[in-house]
This record gives sequence, C-alpha cells and structure tokens, in this order.
Amino acid sequence: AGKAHRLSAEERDQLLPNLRAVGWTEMEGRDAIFKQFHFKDFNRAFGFMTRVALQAEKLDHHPEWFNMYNKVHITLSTHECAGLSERDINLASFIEQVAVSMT
Ligand SMILES: C[C@H](O)[C@H](O)[C@H]1CNC2=NC(N)=NC(=O)C2=N1
Repeated sequence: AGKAHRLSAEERDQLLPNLRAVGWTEMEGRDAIFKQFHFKDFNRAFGFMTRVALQAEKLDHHPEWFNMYNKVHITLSTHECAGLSERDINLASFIEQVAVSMT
C-alpha cells in the first residue's frame, strides 16, 4: 500500500454520503469518523469485533473502539496522515458488511 493521504474535499463529497446514510458521523475537532453499533447481546458484539479485528490486522489498519456489553463505539482515522484517508473508508465499508450479517 502507498502512503495514505488525507481525503480532499472532492473525495469526501464522493465517499462520505454512503457512510453518513448508514449512521457514520464526522467528528468535531478531529478528522475522524464515528459510529455506535448496538447488538442483541455481548456475544454478537464480541463476534462482530472479532471479525473486524481479523480484517483490521489483514489491512494493517485498526479501529479505535470501545465496547460495553452489547454496544461497540468505533472511531476511524489514519495516524500516518493525521486524518481521514481512503483506508478509513475501506475499513468502514467492511465494518458495515459485518454489522449487517450480525444483526
Ligand atoms: C506500523 C503500522 O503500519 C501503522 O502503525 C498502522 C497500523 N494501524 C493503523 N491504524 C490506523 N487506524 N491508522 C494508522 O495510521 C495505522 N497505521
């Protein structure tokens, strides 16, 4: 993978609407995206996290996340460029696919 770059305004206009439509929001005061997931129980939440973790390791791109029982809060950003990059969009898309299959 090449160097990550912060998404341009044009790239954001193109890439973010799909994620906004399913509940991702842009954080205030930080160039990152955020979403809260709610599952039926801890087993579903942790199963979801396990699948995301394995893919994150494969992509070498990892979420910042918080779990409490059936809730998982996820923040995505790219340290390398100190902001939002295509890697975050790709991981968010994968996370959505997993979430759909867990609910
Ligand atoms: C050394 C390693 O490639 C980097 O630290 C990777 C690992 N996981 C990462 N995860 C995220 N979210 N952003 C990064 O910039 C990042 N960089």
